[in-house]
Amino acid sequence: MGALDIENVGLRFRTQRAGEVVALSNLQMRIPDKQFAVIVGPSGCGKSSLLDLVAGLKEASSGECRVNGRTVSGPGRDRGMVFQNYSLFPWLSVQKNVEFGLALRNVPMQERAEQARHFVHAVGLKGFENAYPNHLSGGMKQRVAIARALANDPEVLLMDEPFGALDSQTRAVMQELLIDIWERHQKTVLFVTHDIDEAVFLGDVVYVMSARPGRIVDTVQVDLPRPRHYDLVTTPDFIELKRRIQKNLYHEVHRAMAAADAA
Ligand SMILES: Nc1ncnc2c1ncn2[C@@H]1O[C@H](COP(=O)(O)OP(=O)(O)OP(=O)(O)O)[C@@H](O)[C@H]1O
Repeated sequence: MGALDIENVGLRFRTQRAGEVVALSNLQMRIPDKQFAVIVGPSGCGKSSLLDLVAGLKEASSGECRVNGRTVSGPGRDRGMVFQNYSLFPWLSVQKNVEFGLALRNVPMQERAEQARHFVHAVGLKGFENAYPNHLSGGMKQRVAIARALANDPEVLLMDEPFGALDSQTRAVMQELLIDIWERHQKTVLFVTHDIDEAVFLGDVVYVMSARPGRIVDTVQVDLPRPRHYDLVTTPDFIELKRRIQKNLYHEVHRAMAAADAA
């Protein structure tokens, strides 16, 4: 049993234009406890759909997802999600955004304020507790989203291109921050990205998905030493892993484009 088991998962949609769309087919993954797993794949291969299934926001057409042996049947606080578009509440301060999930669970006011403050500081936002999201940069908003997810103490953190909208310098800073937080809090992470450097830099393992219907075409173990810092990206071992992923991904992107042309 893994912390996260994706067992023969299939996902189909009915659409008016294209009839039945098979997004995922017989997907099989076993992610051990506290592993940092990354998924890369061509656009439209079903990466976001997979995260939605694990989050309980979509229902599988076949197979099932399990979190520490429990079958997913809807959203739950054992899974925290961080999206690309921040999804913060604009009318709440940083502190209140991070407190939100704790308030829903009726955690007493003082305790939730302390816990939220702890995570706001952990993501480097000390002094911004009373700021509102529209006064924050993209990187800062994403720090709040990470703090909010962690404050609920999930068993699994699901991250859907969380740094996709950030400029490259902010992105590098956020990757180092995430690695640091992950090393301290030891969560199981399932992280989706288009960026191969990001995948290798962050992951213990990188899954390469095929063009739709999405399945795993390569599983790349990333045995690079931790703690990781950004100078790692120029080392021969890093470049070799990147080359392997790039080769498979390139092939799948071409397949996806050929399928789109034929449709
Ligand atoms: N509600 C829906 N109805 C019909 N088709 C859908 C629906 N949601 C997703 N799809 C289709 O399922 C496939 C997988 O979509 P998904 O968004 O999961 O892919 P993705 O790999 O995350 O894409 P991207 O990398 O571009 O974000 C796509 O072909 C998409 O068009």
